[in-house]
Amino acid sequence: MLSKFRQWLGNKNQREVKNILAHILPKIDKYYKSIQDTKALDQVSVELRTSLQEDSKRKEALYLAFAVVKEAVKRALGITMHDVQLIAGWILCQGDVAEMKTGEGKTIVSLLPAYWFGLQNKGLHMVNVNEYLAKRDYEEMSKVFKLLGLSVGLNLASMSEYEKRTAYLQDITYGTCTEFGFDYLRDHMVSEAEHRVQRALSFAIIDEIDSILIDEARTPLIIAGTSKAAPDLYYVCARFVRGFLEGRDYETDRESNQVMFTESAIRKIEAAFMIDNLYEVEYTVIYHYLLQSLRAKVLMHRDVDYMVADHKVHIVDAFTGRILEGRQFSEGLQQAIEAKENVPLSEENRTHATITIQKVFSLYNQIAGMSGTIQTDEEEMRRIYGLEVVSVPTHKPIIRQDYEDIIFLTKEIKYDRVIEEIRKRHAQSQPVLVGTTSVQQSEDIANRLSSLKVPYQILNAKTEQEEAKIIAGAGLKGAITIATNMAGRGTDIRLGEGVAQLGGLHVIGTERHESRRIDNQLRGRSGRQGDPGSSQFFLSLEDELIERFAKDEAEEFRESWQWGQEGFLGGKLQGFMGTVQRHVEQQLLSVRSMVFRFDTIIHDQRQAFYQQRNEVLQSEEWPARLSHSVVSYMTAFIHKYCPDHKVPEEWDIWQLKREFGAEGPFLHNIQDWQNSQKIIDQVVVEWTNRWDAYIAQREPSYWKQIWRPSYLQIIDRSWLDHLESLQQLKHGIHYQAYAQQDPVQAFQKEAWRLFNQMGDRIQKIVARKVMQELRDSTNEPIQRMNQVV
Ligand SMILES: Nc1ncnc2c1ncn2[C@@H]1O[C@H](COP(=O)(O)OP(=O)(O)OP(=O)(O)O)[C@@H](O)[C@H]1O
Repeated sequence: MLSKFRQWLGNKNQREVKNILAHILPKIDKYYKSIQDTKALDQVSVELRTSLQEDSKRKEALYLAFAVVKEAVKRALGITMHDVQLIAGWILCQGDVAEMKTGEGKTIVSLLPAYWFGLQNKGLHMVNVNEYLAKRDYEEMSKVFKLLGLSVGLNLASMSEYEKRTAYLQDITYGTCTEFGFDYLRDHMVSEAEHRVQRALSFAIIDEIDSILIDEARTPLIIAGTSKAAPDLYYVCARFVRGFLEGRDYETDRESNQVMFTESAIRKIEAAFMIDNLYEVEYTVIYHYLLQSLRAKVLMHRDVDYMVADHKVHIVDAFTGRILEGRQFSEGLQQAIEAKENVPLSEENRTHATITIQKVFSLYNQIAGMSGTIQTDEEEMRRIYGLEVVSVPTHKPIIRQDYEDIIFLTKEIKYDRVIEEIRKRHAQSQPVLVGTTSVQQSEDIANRLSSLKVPYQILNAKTEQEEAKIIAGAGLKGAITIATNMAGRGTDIRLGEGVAQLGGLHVIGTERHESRRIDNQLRGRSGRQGDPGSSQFFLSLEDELIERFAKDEAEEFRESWQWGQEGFLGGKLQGFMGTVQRHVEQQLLSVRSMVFRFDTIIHDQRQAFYQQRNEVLQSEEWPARLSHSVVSYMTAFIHKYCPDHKVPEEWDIWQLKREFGAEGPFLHNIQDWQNSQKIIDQVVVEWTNRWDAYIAQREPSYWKQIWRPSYLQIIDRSWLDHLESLQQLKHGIHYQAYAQQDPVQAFQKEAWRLFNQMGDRIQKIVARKVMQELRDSTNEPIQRMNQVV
């Protein structure tokens, strides 16, 4: 059944491509021929902007737009776009995902939808995975947009508010997914609407969409505020766990990446910190600090998970090999690592705003994306994001030779063989790219080569500054480039003179990644645009993936096979490696689905909150808004203590007066305690009279100057508290699974209850503040509760 379905999908995919080829491309071509003599392509853009306004002309306008871009690319870059590139561009304009094999020229393809959406005066965001690529594409592609008369901007993390706003005002804005997301969050934290930098989010073209929507999905963007960590305690805890031993003091669950103290360690801690029971609530903080220190010691590895530079700890992203700029490990883990590394502690972050990358892109009216490696996750794209994936055939057949994996018994033997292979290829002057999974691993290989006096260049998070130079040299004769995943996606290694004759670039993978897509990205640095090239993975039974997820199974292979210094090629072992990798992919998928489901609930709340906040920011109706808060506050109390479903004799009037406290005067004149609506009416009249008198004394500017900032402060603080409650709720909710409850449903119910509570709390604080102000201004003697009763 399933295979039939796949077949149908396959056919549908082919049908779509054939349809574009047969019916769309000829029309584009007609326009293409007709504009050959047109000098000013920017003039065509002006006309297109107008035709776009009329629905009846849009289709033809789109054909013309493609033709114009094709011509501009030829004039500006000297490149003639292939038909398959036009097909991919067409797919993107429909809001789908185009899968084009690595090296097929997606950067140029993206110009087609960028131009089309850019003409629509709403702003298009070209989303890259990192700033290096954003900057590279911006610089290179600006030449084309200039000819076309479209404005282009670049949005970088280091830019000022003014520079960013200018970048966002252009027809097309290049930038990274994280920065677009951070700007969105920051725009919802401003105290003046003029400080916002983005326009309404309209269109986004996402390059490497699998990296952005799938790999990035695990770490949300967090804007953190500053609250000083307790430095001493972190240092004490770091020192304390330093001597802890696995088995004796702690246990590790490698698969889920968790650590826990043993009972004997707990007793040690209790004795050292002189406490009776570490599990008591009052010791939660110590327990948390200790656990984070233990995680820092056991699970977080220098030059793998993080790097230390300039006395700071930087996160290294496993998927891209790059430093995650501006991000920190959360919940005190950052400080625990800093204490372990003995560098100054950064300020502990209190989440001020957070969003996941997936949700950032759900805010756009239309998105489209492309990748060389998305087919394996087609189902996820459709189910979670509602995006269809269409595979585009290659321009020329891929002739890269992907050799079978070689699997060795130990890492040591594997690395020996990797070095041998590098030297063998190097002796023939063939350029080699060695892919590693961490900075540490890249340095290990580099050291081995150094000791053999073999020249190489190294690309990892430490040499990021020289990235462009290293890449430019990586395809030259005799080049050896050792790289982390930084030389994965997007990196365009061009072959030097005579390299094609030597077999092109040879890629060596030294470990399988957590997903096949990342492996394929690495292979895809070679064999681009029909070039020759080859790739091979060298693996061992001691590799990280095996150690973490398949230790027992690997043991069987270790014992029952005849291992020597030579490895085994492909076969059953390669199958085993593949199975482990798919198992990991599945596990990651279920984590993502869970994160996504939780996040959808938080996202709905964030949207509701941001909408309210925007209203506050732009409000001109301050007196009415404030008065409304007071009236709602009072009404809620009256309903609470004088509910309609009870007879007046049962009403708790005493408690009502008590709750009103200082506001007693509003209830003072009420004689008839029989009808709650009448009570409300009377209170409202009383309030309105006094409020009107108060308003009359104030200048119109008073409200915006005094009330807006206080109001914003109140709602922002409440939101912050709410975010923290949600965080705690999420931690706690997993236990619900034991009680046979769906944790997400339980979370949803409770999260909305908390959200409503936040609304009530805001109203209460505002109402009280308003009433207080009114009292202060009239200098009325405060009526004490007992005077009222
Ligand atoms: N139509 C074309 N004719 C000739 N060269 C082209 C054409 N289109 C793109 N190129 C070149 O092909 C190379 C690869 O392009 P690009 O880096 O955009 O590929 P990609 O599909 O984005 O690869 P990856 O999947 O690795 O990111 C570049 O050097 C580019 O200039």
